[in-house]
Formats: sequence, C-alpha cells, structure tokens
Amino acid sequence: MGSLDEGHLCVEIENGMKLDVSEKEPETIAIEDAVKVLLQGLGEDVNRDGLKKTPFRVAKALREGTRGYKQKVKDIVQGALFPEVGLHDGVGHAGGVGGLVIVRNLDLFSYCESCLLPFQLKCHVGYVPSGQQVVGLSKLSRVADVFAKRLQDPQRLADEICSALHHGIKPAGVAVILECLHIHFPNVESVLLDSKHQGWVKVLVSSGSGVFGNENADAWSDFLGLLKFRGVTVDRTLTRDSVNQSWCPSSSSSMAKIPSELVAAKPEMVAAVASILRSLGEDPLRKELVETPSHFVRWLMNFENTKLEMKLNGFACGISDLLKPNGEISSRNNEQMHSELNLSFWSQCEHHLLPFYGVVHIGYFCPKGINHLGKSLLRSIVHFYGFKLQVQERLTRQIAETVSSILGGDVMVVVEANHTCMISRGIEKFGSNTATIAVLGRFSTDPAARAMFLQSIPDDTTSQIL
Ligand SMILES: Nc1nc2c(ncn2[C@@H]2O[C@H](COP(=O)(O)OP(=O)(O)OP(=O)(O)O)[C@@H](O)[C@H]2O)c(=O)[nH]1
Ligand SMILES: [Zn+2]
Repeated sequence: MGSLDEGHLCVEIENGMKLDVSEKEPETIAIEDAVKVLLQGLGEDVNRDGLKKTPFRVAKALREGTRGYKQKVKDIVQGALFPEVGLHDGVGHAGGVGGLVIVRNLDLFSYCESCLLPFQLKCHVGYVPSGQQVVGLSKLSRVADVFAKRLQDPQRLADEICSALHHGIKPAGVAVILECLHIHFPNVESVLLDSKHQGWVKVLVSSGSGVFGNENADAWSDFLGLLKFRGVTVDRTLTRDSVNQSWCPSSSSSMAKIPSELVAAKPEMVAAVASILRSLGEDPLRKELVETPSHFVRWLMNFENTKLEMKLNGFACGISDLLKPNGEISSRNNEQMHSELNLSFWSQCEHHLLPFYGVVHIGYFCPKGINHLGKSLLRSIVHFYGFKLQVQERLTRQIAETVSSILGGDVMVVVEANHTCMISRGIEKFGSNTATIAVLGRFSTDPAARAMFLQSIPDDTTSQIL
C-alpha cells in the first residue's frame, strides 16, 4: 500500500473514499506520541536512526489496519449487483440465480482486539443468490476486508461479514468460514525453558444466514463439500465452541507466568496504548478492550532493551567452562564443521513494532578436542538477540559475532524469517519470507565451506513454523 512520501500517505479506500494518513493529523500525532512513550518504556533511544520514523510507521500501520471503521458495505456492494437470470423457477438451480456461489481461500489480516497484534485468516464465503441478482465476486472479498480491518475476534468477524453480505446482497443465504491463526506469546523465560514454545493458536469459526441459518441445512453440505474438494477440510463440530473462551494467548494461563508487576510498573505505557485505541476511534472502556493495553504492553516488554543486556552479561560469564578442551587440541586441518539447524526465534521489527520470527542455522569450525558448543547455549544466544527491537540483518550479524567471539573465528549464520510487517500491512506479501546470511573467518573466503553448510540446511524450514 503506498509509499511514504514526505511524511504523507494517501490510502485509497475500496469504496472510493480516501484515508489520509498525514503526520499533521491529530490522530496520527497522538499515536506517534504514544509510540514514543512505548519505545522509551522499552529503554530505547527514540532518536536513534532505526527508530526515528517508527512512531509514524506504527501510526500509519494501525490507521491503515483499522480503516474498516470508515468504510461502508453499502457503497461496495451497490453497483456491483447485476442480473443473471437462470432457468425459470421449478426446474432446479442450474447455474445463474439459485446456484451456490463460493469464493475460497481469501487471505486476510485483522487486529486482535485482546492484544492489538495482527492475526491471519483464511476466509471462505458462499451465498445462494435470489431475486435474479448476483454480486461481483471481488466484492465478497472487499466486504470481508471491511470487517477484518477493525479490532476483532474471530466469531464476531465471521458474524459481521455474514450479516453485512446478507443485508447488502439480499440472497437466499450466506455462509462464512474463517480459519484464524494468532501468533503465540513467547517470552524470554518460557522460551528458554521450553524449546517447543512456539507456533500458533488456531481457531475455526463459521456463521450462516438464510438457508445456512440451520447448521444441519443441506446448503452447508454443499458448501463444505466444495471446500473439501479443494483440499480444505473443515470439521464443523469444531467451529462453534472453539472460541467460547478468548482465543488470544494474551489471556491464556501461560501468560500468567509473566509477572503482572511488570505491567503495573509501566502505567505510562498502558495509558499510551489506551490513547492509541482512542485515536483509532475505539472506546478503551469497551468490555473487550479493557485489558488490551496491558496485554499489548506485556507482549512488548518481552523486547525490553536493558533487561536483555543484563541477561547477556549473565550468560557470557558461564561460557568459558563450556569451552574447556576435551583432550588434545589438534591442528587447523583437523577442524570439523559443526552445525546447529532450525533454532527458532522471535523478534520484533523495530520499524513497525510487529513480530518477525523464524529459524536460525549456525555453522562453525571447531578444532577436534574442543567441546563443540551445546545447542542450549546457541539457543540462548539466538533468544538474547531475538528478544529486542531488531532488523533481521543485525540479528544475523550479532549472532555470528557472538558465536565467533566465543570460538575465535569461523562462523556462518543463516536466518530465515517471516515478517509480519511484510504480510499484515503495507505490501501484503502473503507467503513471503526473508533469508539473511552472515559469514566470518574461513566462511567468508571459502565458497566450498559455505556451500557445505548451506546444503545441510533442510528445505522449507520456515514453512515448518507457519
Ligand atoms: N532490511 C530490513 N528491512 C526491514 C526489516 N523489517 C522491516 N523492514 C523494512 O523497513 C522498511 C521501512 O520503510 P519505510 O518506507 O520507511 O516504511 P513503510 O512506508 O512502512 O514501508 P512499507 O513496508 O513499504 O509500507 C520497509 O521496507 C520494511 O519492509 C528488516 O529486518 N530488515
Ligand atoms: Zn491477541
């Protein structure tokens, strides 16, 4: 979506309206001020180069990401309804009016109202036309996006899409199925304790109107049959109850491990997030939003700057023991390449304050006779550099430099990551991911060594974590 041009962005809204995200608008300024408070709360210097534009970028991302509040379904659907007369009534539903129409696999992003992080969803929409009218297919996606671009929870999102399409198209019925994926809430302690602490919270929700109003209606069988036909298997027994409780990991029991004093100690950050909600046109006192500021601050505090530096000192102290020779140190010719692959990490993009996550692969040469570095130490290094405001290139380099400083030399690091800021906003490149490489010592001069290490990296490692 648009580029940043002298601090001013014009987002074209689907129904022709324009949303100006200008640095001069009071809402933008208020969000920028709040973001500065958040950055300071993280122990960051708001004037450092990488962060100078962050307040505006975050304001822009949030205002774009909630632009649905300003859009009207009527404007989208009206004018896109056109007559398509089938055979006359009484001889079945052979195409045209009366036959089920489905649009599958619409990739969308929404914002979780419980924690203010984006969540990904695959949307499947179907409707049975009536009144000899069908609607332009793209409008099904556009209408879904109007409601996705708000602070949402999955079931309400499905219900709102369904109801808006029903009122807009006036069909015999509408069916909506959403497959929603919410990023997990890692934190330093739990990641270190549990290497499998990663992944996603998934829920499946559905909503139906008219001929889809009854869960057992034949129309649902047709709809689900077609989804399955395309490889989408939906167990509708899961659809209704899976979100009775809040699905957001910010309200799960594992989050209770994070001391609430942490948030209580940062009242200015919590107030800043509440002011962001107000600037987006939301009511921070709305029941579902009351806890959102503290949830978001808890997430953000994972990436606090000073805490990590302290921890880094701590783990650096123990390193010398791990490197005690394990017998005779042999000559350089006898060095062996070691690799540690698929170390998962979480980080936070310093440009947009959105998560990026993926896997790190580390290769190094180490003389025979030296204990090679344990996986847990490497994992610690990865997490220590991950849990801060970052860019991927810096993360890659810092890991390489740290491992190299321990081993004195030949290190290669590959980081493969998915950037939420590339997917949930801006350019919206679903399925894209980024790889970065840092090479030190022998790896920087020896293509064969680099090739050997790269060949050891399994294919499609990033997709394993999606
Ligand atoms: N090199 C690098 N760029 C990153 C990383 N994370 C985010 N970015 C990019 O930072 C850039 C910020 O560019 P700007 O033009 O100032 O901000 P923007 O208008 O929000 O950019 P768009 O994402 O193009 O909308 C974007 O191109 C992002 O894709 C990272 O880890 N490394
Ligand atoms: Zn959430």
